[in-house]
Amino acid sequence: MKHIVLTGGGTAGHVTPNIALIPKLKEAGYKISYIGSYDGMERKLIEDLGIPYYGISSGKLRRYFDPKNFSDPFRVVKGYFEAKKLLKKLKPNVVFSKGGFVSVPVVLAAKACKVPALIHESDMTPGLANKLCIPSAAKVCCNFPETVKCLPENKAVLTGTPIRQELLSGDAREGLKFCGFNAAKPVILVIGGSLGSVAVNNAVRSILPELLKDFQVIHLCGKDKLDASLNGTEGYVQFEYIKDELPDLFAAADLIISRAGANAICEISALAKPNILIPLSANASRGDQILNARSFERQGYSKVLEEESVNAQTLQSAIREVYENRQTYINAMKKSSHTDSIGRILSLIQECERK
Ligand SMILES: CC(=O)N[C@H]1[C@@H](OP(=O)(O)OP(=O)(O)OC[C@H]2O[C@@H](n3ccc(=O)[nH]c3=O)[C@H](O)[C@@H]2O)O[C@H](CO)[C@@H](O)[C@@H]1O
Repeated sequence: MKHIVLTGGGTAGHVTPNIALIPKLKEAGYKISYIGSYDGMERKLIEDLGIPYYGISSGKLRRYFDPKNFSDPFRVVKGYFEAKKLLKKLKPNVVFSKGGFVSVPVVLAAKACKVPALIHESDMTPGLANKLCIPSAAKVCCNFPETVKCLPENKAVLTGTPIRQELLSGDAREGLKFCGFNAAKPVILVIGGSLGSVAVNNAVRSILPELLKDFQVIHLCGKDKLDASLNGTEGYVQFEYIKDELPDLFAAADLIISRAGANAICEISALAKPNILIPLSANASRGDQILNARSFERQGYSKVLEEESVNAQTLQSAIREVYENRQTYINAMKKSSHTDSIGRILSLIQECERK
């Protein structure tokens, strides 16, 4: 039986594409194992699926000063030796990495153990973790056509991003029922990225009384970001993170307000949901979400509000504009061509794996 090791973690965006691949990998007869960090959010997401999970030591590699910069390199080195030991034991034919810092020692260890590794970059420009992995990777899959030119020619493959297929078959009525909503008012779904976003949460909550006159609001606000004072507000529900019901909530949504993480925006456009993107500011990141969002805006899929310009007034007028012109946005998204990302990646895996 062929054996694949999946890796990736830190935020859900480095895990959900792996989850999207799992049904097809099983169908193709693969035994699947996962290497992630000891205590990252990937652990529960993967263990809940019954996939054997192996934790390794992991640290963040930063380009800015932080006291942890002194201890984290040691954790990464420890993780490398742990990953090497695991790969020798598991003897996989291939490794597939969705990125995030925990994936760096795994991909480097795969190279040392002569196991071909494929890596996937969802953002327009490669992040630091993937940059470190590129020299050790057999192939680099990417999501945006613009990314190909940043990658070695013999390694770059435009595959798109694998999307969990169950997201495409949600039931709007079930979504409304789950939230205790009715069909009288349209629904806004707010997604602040897999960890939530204080900026998005505050902006939405600041205009809530106004919003609730015309809409019902489902708010995925992130871990530890619930606002107890809003419990019981008619037409408003908040959740830290939603797993099983996400397809139904997506189906129930008439408009989505979201961070511009690569996975969330690919899911939103595949579902052709009118949306407002509030990308993570360049002050808090390398600015990848801004590039993701602007690319979607250029294609007519999204309205973009930069974090610095979000306030009650700009958000309200963006909601009004997108809702009024929703059909134009829907048409643009429906026209876009969708690659069969899961099938494309599966055939690349089969091409590269150790026979
Ligand atoms: C802060 C940060 O580092 N963000 C990065 C992170 O985003 P992050 O992981 O936050 O966001 P993404 O949008 O890429 O992915 C989030 C995933 O979580 C899922 N989801 C979210 C909320 C919820 O309640 N339930 C749920 O299942 C979404 O459907 C999606 O599949 O990785 C992305 C992909 O490399 C990057 O583009 C982002 O810049």
